Amino acid sequence: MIYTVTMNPSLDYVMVLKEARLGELNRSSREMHLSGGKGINVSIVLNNLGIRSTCLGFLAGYVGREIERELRQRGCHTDFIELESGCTRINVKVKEVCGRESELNGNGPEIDERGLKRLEEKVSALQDQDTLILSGNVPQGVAADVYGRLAAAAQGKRVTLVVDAEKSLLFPALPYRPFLIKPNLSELSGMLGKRLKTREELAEGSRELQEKGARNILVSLGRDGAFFLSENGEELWINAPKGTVINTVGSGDSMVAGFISSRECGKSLRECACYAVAAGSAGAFSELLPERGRTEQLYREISENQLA
Ligand SMILES: Nc1ncnc2c1ncn2[C@@H]1O[C@H](COP(=O)(O)OP(=O)(O)OP(=O)(O)O)[C@@H](O)[C@H]1O
Ligand SMILES: O=P(O)(O)OC[C@@]1(O)O[C@H](CO)[C@@H](O)[C@@H]1O
Repeated sequence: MIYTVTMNPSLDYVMVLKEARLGELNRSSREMHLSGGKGINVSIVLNNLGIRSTCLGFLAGYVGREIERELRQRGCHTDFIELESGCTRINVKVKEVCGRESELNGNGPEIDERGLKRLEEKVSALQDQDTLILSGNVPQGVAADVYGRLAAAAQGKRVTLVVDAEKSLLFPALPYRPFLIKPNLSELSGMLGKRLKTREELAEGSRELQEKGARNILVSLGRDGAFFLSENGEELWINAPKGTVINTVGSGDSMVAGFISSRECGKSLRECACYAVAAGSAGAFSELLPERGRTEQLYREISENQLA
């Protein structure tokens, strides 16, 4: 089974505006409520791609209940821990007609040590061949070594570990040799403490992260696609397909889901990386998270160029 962990889920409130102006009354022309948070997005996309997973993490209050209801309605399996106080955050995503996207992400409810222990127990119960995906931010007050703790809880079994998080959360998990990490360019630069300007610098930076413990590294590059460095030392630059961009929120999560779904189907690392880019772009080209049909279509396009 694949388990996604979302420490800090969110209800994404998407507001479509002609133009957003700070300090003024802004009225939207359309709104959407979507269950979100990075791990949850990964589970939703896996579900869209026909792969089962279980959502772990924390939910609280009426927002938490709505997220759980919506996920179950979609057919996603959930095993969240319900917090006794506080409320799961509502993240506001503002989309303007010019294509600019702005995000206002909340801090989220407090998680106490008892809650963290309960999550550790769930992770300790994972079995050989399971996959554990740790994605996204944590609320303030949760120590940055939390992903290290969860990775440690899964140790001793043959669990495939995936971490998609910024430096302070990722680094404590690196000694547990994650199978896959997926930084974007700015996260990768932050991890290495330097700006990466050329392709060679980016590849060199990825190799540095491999020395620190990451096995496979997929660096997402937005409209420029991705760079993939495999555990066998293979390097691959994958161009993103061309298309009309509608919504890039969650495209990084779609990549993680694409990679892992392809691996579940027994594909090579190279094919997984290309499928990841296809899922990321399929997400960017649609209003909602990507569906299987569009992902497969873009994968055929990408693989004609990359895997010939
Ligand atoms: N303009 C675009 N055109 C085509 N594909 C895109 C575009 N923007 C994003 N993508 C696809 O989505 C993938 C992930 O994008 P990006 O690098 O922005 O991830 P991210 O920063 O982790 O995203 P997020 O945090 O919003 O989930 C890219 O590798 C690419 O496949
Ligand atoms: O605050 P975090 O955890 O870094 O990011 C949360 C978030 O922006 O990430 C997802 C898109 O990747 C959204 O569904 C959600 O609102």
